[in-house]
Amino acid sequence: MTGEGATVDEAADDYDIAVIGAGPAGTAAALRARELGATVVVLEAEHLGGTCVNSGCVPTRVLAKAARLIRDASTAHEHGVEVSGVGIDWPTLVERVHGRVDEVRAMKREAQRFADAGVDLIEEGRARFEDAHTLVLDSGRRVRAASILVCVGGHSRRLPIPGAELATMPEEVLHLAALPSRVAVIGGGNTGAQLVTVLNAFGAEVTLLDIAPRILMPSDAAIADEVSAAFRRVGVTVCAGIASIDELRRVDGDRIELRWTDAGEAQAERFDAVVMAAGWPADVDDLGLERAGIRPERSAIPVDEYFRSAVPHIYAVGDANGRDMLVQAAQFEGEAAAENAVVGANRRTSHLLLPAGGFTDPDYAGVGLTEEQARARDEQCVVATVRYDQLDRAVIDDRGTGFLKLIADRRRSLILGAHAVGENAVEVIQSVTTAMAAGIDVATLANVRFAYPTYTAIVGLAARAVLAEPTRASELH
Ligand SMILES: Cc1cc2nc3c(=O)[nH]c(=O)nc-3n(C[C@H](O)[C@H](O)[C@H](O)COP(=O)(O)OP(=O)(O)OC[C@H]3O[C@@H](n4cnc5c(N)ncnc54)[C@H](O)[C@@H]3O)c2cc1C
Ligand SMILES: NC(=O)c1ccc[n+]([C@@H]2O[C@H](COP(=O)([O-])OP(=O)(O)OC[C@H]3O[C@@H](n4cnc5c(N)ncnc54)[C@H](O)[C@@H]3O)[C@@H](O)[C@H]2O)c1
Repeated sequence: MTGEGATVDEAADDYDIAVIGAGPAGTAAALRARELGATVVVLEAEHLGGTCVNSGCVPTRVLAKAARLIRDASTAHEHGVEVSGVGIDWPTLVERVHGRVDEVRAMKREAQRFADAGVDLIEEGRARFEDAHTLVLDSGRRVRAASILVCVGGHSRRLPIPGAELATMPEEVLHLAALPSRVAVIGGGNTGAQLVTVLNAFGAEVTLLDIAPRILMPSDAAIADEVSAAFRRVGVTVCAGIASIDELRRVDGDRIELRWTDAGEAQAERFDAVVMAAGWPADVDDLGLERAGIRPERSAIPVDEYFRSAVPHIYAVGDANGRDMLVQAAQFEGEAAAENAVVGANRRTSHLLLPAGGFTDPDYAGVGLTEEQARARDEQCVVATVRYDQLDRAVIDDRGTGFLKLIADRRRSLILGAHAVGENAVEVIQSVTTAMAAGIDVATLANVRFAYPTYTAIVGLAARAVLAEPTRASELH
């Protein structure tokens, strides 16, 4: 089967490597494969740069910046700075988001980098498998390759419930004609949590609903607790552990009634908008995977540790394999899969050292094992937490909410994980990641000099706190 309206041409372009998708995964994979001497083609259906630049990280980060400006402008008088008329000019902000996206796209210059490297780029619609070595584009053009790297990313999930079409998907928030006064956000993952901060800062009354027992489930439990508490302090209603979202109905002309079940009780409330951030399945439904002999599982392509699918010359990288759906994972996986495909390497990537975080207020971030995971491996791992209100810089800036938790093995030789909530938490966690990557022990980290007064200095405080934890008898043997 080919795309709608396609005319099938039996001739095909032949390559060593075909990469489907030019997001972070596909771009990194294609450039690395070419660097290793392969002939490479990239097939992109929409925008170069993928989700991250066009509808994910970059637009979200612009909104997060505006949310911070609102917060800072609203509290400026506490610093003796007079600011009046603080508010959001929504059309101007939307225009700014598009402008920043364009700037980042122009800076990334994927098309030019592909051309300079000698990677062919074909933008003739979606690619679909015809067989395990052949792809057909919407245009009808065929591409054959010895190895195929599937880097198709994912899309936001519309829940299969009545009225779901009334929901605003995260990438559609920018299409709202005006900011909603009352909004429900379904899903407290990274996307939903960030949108809660943004919409709250922009003046909306926000209700956050999640079927998971807590928001930000993959993060350390302390992060979820701290961010939930921060949300509640600014008036957000946080309802985690609900039984189900049941229905959306149009009422009062342009409002939406959202129905859900919580603790056996039916609930219904009216909102101006309902944002659905309830998951991110890979874009695998329309790929013709069955013709290549691949069966998706849980809306993603299952792969082994070398990113090989069940068909060894077909790899799945980035959001397409449903593992760590982050830019920093996609890029490393792309490079590793390219090396494995081109030179038969057996490269893996360490997912333990994958820092990640979100731009809520306050920020949160983590790397490595959560406390729960570390304790499951060794109950006697050493855990210490330093609160932001013990950090000079945070007190100076009046940003005393939050903490850094450091987890080390029982001998304090290895840092197993770090988790933070607070101003600049993502950058703080990045410093710990560098230390973990260098394999330094806690005593060495405690001796690192941190510039004063910085947020990163909390890393030194936490390292010293880990060293100060009482030694258990079992550690002495
Ligand atoms: C709102 C939001 C905010 C985010 N913020 C962050 C963040 O701050 N930090 C972070 O690390 N991650 C963030 N992410 C996640 C990040 O965007 C993804 O993990 C990353 O983009 C995955 O890269 P990828 O290359 O696998 O897929 P994508 O970036 O989705 O790229 C896939 C590409 O494949 C193309 N494609 C799909 N199907 C076909 C086909 N059949 N034929 C041809 N082309 C096709 C698509 O058009 C797309 O260009 C965010 C995600 C969202 C939704
Ligand atoms: N800052 C970042 O790094 C960043 C930002 C956004 C997204 N991302 C990545 O993109 C991917 C997608 O993130 P996401 O937040 O869109 O999806 P997600 O799958 O991570 O989170 C979805 C949330 O929706 C909840 N949910 C699912 N079904 C529900 C239902 N029926 N009713 C109520 N709640 C329901 C889940 O429990 C979960 O908390 C993730 O891997 C994420 O890490 C990263």
